Amino acid sequence: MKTDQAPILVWFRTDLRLADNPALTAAATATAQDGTPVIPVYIREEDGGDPWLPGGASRWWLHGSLERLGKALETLGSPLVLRSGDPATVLESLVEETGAQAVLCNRRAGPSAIARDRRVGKRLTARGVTVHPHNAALLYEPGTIRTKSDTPFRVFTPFWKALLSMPEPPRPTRAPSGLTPPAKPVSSESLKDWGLRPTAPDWAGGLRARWTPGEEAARERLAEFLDGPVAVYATERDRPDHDGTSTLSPHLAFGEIGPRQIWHAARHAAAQRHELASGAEAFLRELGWREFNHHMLREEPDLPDTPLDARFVHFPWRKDESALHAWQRGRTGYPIVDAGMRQLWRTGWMHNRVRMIVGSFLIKDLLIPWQEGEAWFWDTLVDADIANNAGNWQWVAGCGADAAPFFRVFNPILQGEKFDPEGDYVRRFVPELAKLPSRWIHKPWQAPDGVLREAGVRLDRDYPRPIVDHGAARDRALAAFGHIKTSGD
Ligand SMILES: Cc1cc2nc3c(=O)[nH]c(=O)nc-3n(C[C@H](O)[C@H](O)[C@H](O)COP(=O)(O)OP(=O)(O)OC[C@H]3O[C@@H](n4cnc5c(N)ncnc54)[C@H](O)[C@@H]3O)c2cc1C
Repeated sequence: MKTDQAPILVWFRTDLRLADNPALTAAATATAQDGTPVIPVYIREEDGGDPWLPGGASRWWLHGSLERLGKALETLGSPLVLRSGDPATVLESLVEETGAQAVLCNRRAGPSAIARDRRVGKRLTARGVTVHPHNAALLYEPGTIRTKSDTPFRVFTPFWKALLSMPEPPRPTRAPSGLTPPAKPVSSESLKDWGLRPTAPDWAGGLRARWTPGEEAARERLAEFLDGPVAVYATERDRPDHDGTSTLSPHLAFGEIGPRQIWHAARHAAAQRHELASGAEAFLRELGWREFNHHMLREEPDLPDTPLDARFVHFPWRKDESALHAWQRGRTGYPIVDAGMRQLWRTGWMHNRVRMIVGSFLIKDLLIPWQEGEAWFWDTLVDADIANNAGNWQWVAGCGADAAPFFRVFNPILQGEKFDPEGDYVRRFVPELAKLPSRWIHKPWQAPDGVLREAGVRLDRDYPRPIVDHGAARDRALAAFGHIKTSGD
């Protein structure tokens, strides 16, 4: 095998897997054909003014994901090279050091990532190096699903119908069986030195207890979910007390599994066992929302910062640090909101129904800008995803594409009673209310004194009273909305 050939750099980003990784597959094909060496690289981007660098929980996940990817690549024969800095500069110096002829990568979502890719492309092409980005993160490339009048979809259902009428997404490719390493080893930084995991204080105990990052864990979780739980997904997905969803979102956010793998595996499972079919379709429809948000972000690069509905630019938001803090810490006095925010803080994840409830509470009951919620989620979610986070926050606020109308204000008591009827979810994350009977668990301040005493709940001392009265807050939100409606029209 010749190893004096110019190597290919495979630049990993949010595609931390070996299977169904088009950039890696292309490089592995070259290895298999003529022994071209392959150098896998991950670049830690330090700053560069990008407001959407990974938050705390994502950094924790990234460490585990890179650790596992590193081991897997080592087994294939070509170790992962870790470097820090501006990607264009780092890749230029790697080209210089190794004589690489090409850089292969998979596209990343987000306006700063796209701008960065353009810069990298320009600088490397000027040196005669080929740069080839692929699609690993989506079922279809953004821009390929459009309305009949060739405009982007703004409403989900027709987008989903159009997606379903496309040719099936390509079948996922297998992980390569081996890679040729470069003739001379390439120096790498040490993952341990990157400080991605917290030490003092070490706040990640709950994350460690809950999650196993990496491609293998993602594959196992998908298999487990499709082996049974998916059957009741359509009816259970809104129940935070039942853990009825796939919890694949962090694996998807880091690209440890790709949507095409999920798509084909779910369709295959449904074809084998008909009782899974309706659950599998409902599950894929949610993956369709992910696709919708990502396609929209490509068309609307300001989505993470600016409301799509321009009237909301002048919305009379409130600045209230103490209410924001109570929301972040799960001390609002509304048990379903507090359970969700504490689930997020403890495990880096929150059930989708509860994300909608806490989002509505922040935006409508507290009148705090959705961007504050988006930023907090960005820092604390292990599945933080720029398109899904921005798209969903705008959706909850009523200013995004196909959004819930602003005047639909979730009542946190009724939502709790409907989706956590026995209060089991609240009991899990708000232990100071654990002994309250279900009848009062979503409204402890209305419980008779004797009930509270028996349950050992001292309001104000163990658990706060509501920081706002929902009825009054709802009226205030509608008045604020009425104001922009009239002033913006
Ligand atoms: C305010 C708010 C912020 C959110 N921020 C994020 C985020 O940063 N990252 C993120 O991945 N999701 C986000 N979501 C969407 C959703 O809550 C999560 O994707 C879902 O809870 C993940 O759990 P799961 O993997 O068990 O989902 P499942 O129900 O098993 O769904 C499978 C997959 O479909 C996708 N999906 C499911 N629901 C949605 C949705 N509403 N929008 C887009 N894609 C969806 C996800 O990739 C998910 O992993 C947010 C939702 C809200 C209301």
